[in-house]
Amino acid sequence: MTGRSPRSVDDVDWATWDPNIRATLLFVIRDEQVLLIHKKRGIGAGKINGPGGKIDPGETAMECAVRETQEELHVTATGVAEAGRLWFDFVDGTKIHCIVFRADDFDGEPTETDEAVPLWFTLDDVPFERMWQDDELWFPSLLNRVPFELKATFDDDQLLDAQLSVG
Ligand SMILES: COc1nc(N)nc2c1ncn2[C@H]1C[C@H](O)[C@@H](COP(=O)(O)OP(=O)(O)OP(=O)(O)O)O1
Repeated sequence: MTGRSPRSVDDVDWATWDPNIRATLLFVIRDEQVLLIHKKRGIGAGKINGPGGKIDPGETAMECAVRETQEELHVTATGVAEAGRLWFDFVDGTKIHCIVFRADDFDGEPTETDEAVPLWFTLDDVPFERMWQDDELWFPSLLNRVPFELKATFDDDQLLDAQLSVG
């Protein structure tokens, strides 16, 4: 059938897939806890996620992740390293490529801003039921420092299908 919205990951032509949003996420993991945010606005408002956002022109993904964390929480992440990559294909045509970073520490005091409320969770109590549905699939790899790539299809905030590659 022509004109059908993609539903499964295999329905998407990833060879020609071109994201219209390039974004980042950053997770500070320290002392068996992870620093998350309650997102107040933008894509995923109302959910719990890591700080992050869209990459500005001329900016590297890591620079974006650090800047967004400064803007959203008023802290500067340190010991930052890439952890994985996410490809999100939405049925409405939104295509988000997201690079995920892990940080070992930060300078400053996590502070509520117009964009986010800082929240700490222990690693065995991450609130996946309040997060994007893909997160539970790749979070173990993030915690275990195993590189990961995930391709997923979404209808609005409903996960339709996902494929995870690790290692
Ligand atoms: C679809 O599944 C998603 N899962 C996860 N974990 N995170 C996602 C998903 N889709 C988007 N995101 C993240 C990636 C980015 O961190 C944000 C989107 O960026 P945002 O809209 O917050 O960008 P800003 O530059 O901060 O916003 P403005 O354009 O308002 O300045 O969501």
